[in-house]
Amino acid sequence: MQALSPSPTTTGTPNPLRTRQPTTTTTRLSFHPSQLTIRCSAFGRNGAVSGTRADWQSSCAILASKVLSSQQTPAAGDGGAGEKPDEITTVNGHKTLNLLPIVSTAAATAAATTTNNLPKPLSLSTDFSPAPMHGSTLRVAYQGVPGAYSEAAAGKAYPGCEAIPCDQFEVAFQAVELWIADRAVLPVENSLGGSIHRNYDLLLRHRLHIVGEVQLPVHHCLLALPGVRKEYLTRVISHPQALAQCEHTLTKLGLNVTREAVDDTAGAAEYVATQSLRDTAAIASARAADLYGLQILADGIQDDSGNVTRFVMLAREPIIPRTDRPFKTSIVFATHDNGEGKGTSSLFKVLSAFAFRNISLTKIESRPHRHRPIRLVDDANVGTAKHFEYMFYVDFEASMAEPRAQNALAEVQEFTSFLRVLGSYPMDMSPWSPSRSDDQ
Ligand SMILES: O=C(O)C(=O)C[C@]1(C(=O)O)C=C[C@@H](O)C=C1
Repeated sequence: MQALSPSPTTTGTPNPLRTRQPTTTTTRLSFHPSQLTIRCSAFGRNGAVSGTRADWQSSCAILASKVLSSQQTPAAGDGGAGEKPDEITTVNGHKTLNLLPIVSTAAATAAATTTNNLPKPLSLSTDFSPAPMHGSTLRVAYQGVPGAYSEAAAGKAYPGCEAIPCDQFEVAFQAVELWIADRAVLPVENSLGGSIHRNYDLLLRHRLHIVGEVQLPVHHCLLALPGVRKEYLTRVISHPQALAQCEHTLTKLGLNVTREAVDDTAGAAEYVATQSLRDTAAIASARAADLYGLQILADGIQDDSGNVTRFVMLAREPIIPRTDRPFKTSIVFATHDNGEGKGTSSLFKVLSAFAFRNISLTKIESRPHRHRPIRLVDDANVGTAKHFEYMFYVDFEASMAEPRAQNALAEVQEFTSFLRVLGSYPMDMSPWSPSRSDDQ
């Protein structure tokens, strides 16, 4: 599978959106319970843990007292005591995208006009110069262009928000860090395609907090220019996840096509429309068909009707964890590489800390340890073992306001050289509905 060059998402109309930097900033809640980064070396020599359980428990005690005393108002969609949208004092000054259904354009010729009116994605080269004050609408960064599933996820997480397209995941992180956006909504896993590894790596590299999750049924369509028939097609382009989610159905449709990966699904649709490609179809949402003037050649082409993508909502500040509704907590850690608790036995011990307290794990993911991907162990008799080193990401079903979660993490800390709480946030408990085309 080859990436298109130049990237279709950069071939739209010129004059990219210029965003501006904040003139002032608002002081936020200064307590950061969900960004507790613990390095054992901070507590003792050579990384040895000294009194770490006590230190952790006192941190947890502070956390618990903050939970009790907090009177914060939840921000829309965070379900917790987050910041209020109207406290934000920066703006990017571009047109509001209100996520209401868009009137269908009939022909591909209309696509260019339609495309011109849509917000352009932020990019790494965007000019982040100062911005004027904005109103109270929450600004939510997502990766892709209008019509992307991530845009729909932003609308589900924060109804009525201003969705801000970004051309890369990294830009969405930066948009929040630089106060251009108030939140980012990013995909982390799909029920068919698996994890979106890039975002796991970025979660570690950046200092944002997970403040919520949203699960979006993903209903894919095969889109082409009006008048194009399936037999004319020689290639199908889309986001790699979308291609993976439709792999078997594409084969079953009997299409003799190459598959090519692009940055996002709606960007693929936009590319087909703006380049007037009659031999290429895009896999994208029905909304993307409307936005870019394409026809739907096949509807619901995901390999499973229960195709769901899980997105996380990110903010500069954590929300205060609560116990009055189901919460999930996401952590990332590296296990000890020396001493007694090494390798798989230490991973087992970490996971046992949850099992003993009846805390369910909902997800575990491992990624290469960026700074130390390989550990060499020399044995004069048999040679050199080359162990891969990992960062483990775990989601568990408990709130950091619960003593059992605090105690579990106190124990986890004893078997880890690095531990960070990425966020403690309300679980998405919305009713289950398999993907339908009118969802997107
Ligand atoms: O390309 C899009 O429309 C996206 O929002 C990205 C993305 C992903 O990264 O997984 C999101 C949901 C779908 O699973 C397919 C693609």
